[in-house]
Amino acid sequence: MIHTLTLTDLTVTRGERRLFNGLNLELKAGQALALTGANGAGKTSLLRAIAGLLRPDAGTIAFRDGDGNLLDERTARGREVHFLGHQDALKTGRTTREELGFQCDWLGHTQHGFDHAAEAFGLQPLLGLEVRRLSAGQRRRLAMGRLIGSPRALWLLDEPMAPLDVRWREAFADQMRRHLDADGLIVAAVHDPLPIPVRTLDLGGLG
Ligand SMILES: Nc1ncnc2c1ncn2[C@@H]1O[C@H](COP(=O)(O)OP(=O)(O)OP(=O)(O)O)[C@@H](O)[C@H]1O
Repeated sequence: MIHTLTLTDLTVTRGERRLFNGLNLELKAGQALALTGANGAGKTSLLRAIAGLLRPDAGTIAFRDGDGNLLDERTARGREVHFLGHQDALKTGRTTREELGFQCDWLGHTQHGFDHAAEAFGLQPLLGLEVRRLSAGQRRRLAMGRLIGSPRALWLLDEPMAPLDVRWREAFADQMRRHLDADGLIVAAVHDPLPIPVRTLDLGGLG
C-alpha cells in the first residue's frame, strides 16, 4: 500500500510556460496537502503528473510502502490512486447504479462498498437515473461515491467541493477525515480552504 509520495526536483511545462521548477515534496500516510494558487498556476497539471497522465520535463514521482520500499509506479497508480477531476469521468448514458457498481467491482470490492458509498452520498434515490439527468452536484456526489466505493490509498482531488451544497460538503469532509484516519493520503487542488487539517503548497501564478 502507498505510504509515502515523494516528488523530487519536479519540473513541468505546458506550452511555452514553465509551471514549476525543481519542486520537492513528501507526503505520508494520514496526511493531506492542499494545492493553492491562481487560475492557471498549475494545480491540475501537478495532479495529472502525479496520476501519470502528464509527463514531467524533469524530476521524479515515487511511491513507497511503509518499509520505504519503492513501489512499481504502474501498479501503484493502477490500483492505489484515484483521480477525481473537474469532469467527474462519468459515462452519461449509464445509470447511477451502473456507474457506481462498475467502480465498486473494479478491484474486487462489491456490495459493501456500493452500499457504503450510496449511503454516504445519498445516492439511493438517484440509482435508476441516467447520469445525463443528474445535476452538477449530484454528479459530483456520484463521483465521490465512486471514490469511496473502491478503497485506494492516494486521493487526487481537483476542486472537489466546488459543485456541492453545504450538506454534502460536510459529508465529504467527513469521508476525507476517515480516509486520513485509515492512513490514506490526499492531494487536493482548492480555491477555498479545506475543512480538514492540511499542509498547503502554493503554486502562486499570475492568472
Ligand atoms: N494541454 C495543454 N496544452 C498547453 N497548455 C496547457 C494545457 N493544459 C493546460 N495548459 C496550461 O497550463 C497552465 C496550467 O493549467 P492548470 O489547469 O494546471 O492550472 P490550475 O492551477 O489548475 O488552474 P485553475 O485554478 O483555473 O483550475 C495554464 O496556463 C493552461 O492554459
